[in-house]
Amino acid sequence: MLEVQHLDHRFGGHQAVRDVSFTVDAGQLVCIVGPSGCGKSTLLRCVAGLIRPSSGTVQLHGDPVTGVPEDLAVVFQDYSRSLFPWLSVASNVEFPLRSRLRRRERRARALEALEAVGLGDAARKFPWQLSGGMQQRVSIARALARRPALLLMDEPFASVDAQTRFELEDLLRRVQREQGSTVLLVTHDIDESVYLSDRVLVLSSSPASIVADLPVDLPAERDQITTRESARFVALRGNVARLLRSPAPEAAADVAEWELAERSAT
Ligand SMILES: Nc1ncnc2c1ncn2[C@@H]1O[C@H](COP(=O)(O)OP(=O)(O)OP(=O)(O)O)[C@@H](O)[C@H]1O
Repeated sequence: MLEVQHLDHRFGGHQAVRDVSFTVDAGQLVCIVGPSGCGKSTLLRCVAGLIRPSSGTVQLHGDPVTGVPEDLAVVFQDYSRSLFPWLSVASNVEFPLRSRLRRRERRARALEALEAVGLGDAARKFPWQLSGGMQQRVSIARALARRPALLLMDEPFASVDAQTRFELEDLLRRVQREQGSTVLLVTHDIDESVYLSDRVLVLSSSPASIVADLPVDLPAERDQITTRESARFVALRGNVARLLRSPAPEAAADVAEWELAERSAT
């Protein structure tokens, strides 16, 4: 569904992204994890068509991305600046659909998306009447209501407390599986990247380049306590942490060796 090839981005003389290539298949949830300031958001913005890469290509369904594609939605970290305070929750969710659907259909789509994120009762409220976690759920509902082919998320749970973060992670996994959505999510949280995803793309420090592309072979049914306690989760988390600490090209080879050693030990 998504193919990124040899993507480079420079801000003036500063190189933010260097020669990044990867693909995402339909129905996958892929996390991009990298050190603070390495260029994660820049990479995501290039994929979203929000900024034009200095070189390289981004293709969605085989078509080059040159502006924000119609069937792509983005959820940002800062929910407080993403929602219109003067519009009701339902109207916020409907807003991106206003040029595409009639009023009745828009409202039905918005209510369905709000139900999916557990906010069916909050449709008539205003964003400022909701908690931070609820506001971020509204942002997710707004993205889902568009039924995007690809959902991009930039640190979507970084501004909420730990308990709410766990709830939102489970909500995302449930909705993603129910709707068969394709998701590319940026995070700096190693545990979150492993817990959420089918694959983790590990980035180097600035300029961002791909250090490893790790499959996450955890069972599809995940639980915040038992999954995080499992030996496989702990091993995967350790591998990602090692890659982030020593982002030399040989680190990926090291991980292949660690994986082999772990498997032969079990
Ligand atoms: N519009 C811009 N103009 C100039 N430099 C920029 C711009 N946006 C980002 N940068 C620089 O590019 C580099 C990568 O920034 P980016 O925001 O992509 O990193 P990040 O990994 O998402 O950071 P964080 O983990 O802090 O969210 C940084 O050095 C940043 O200062």
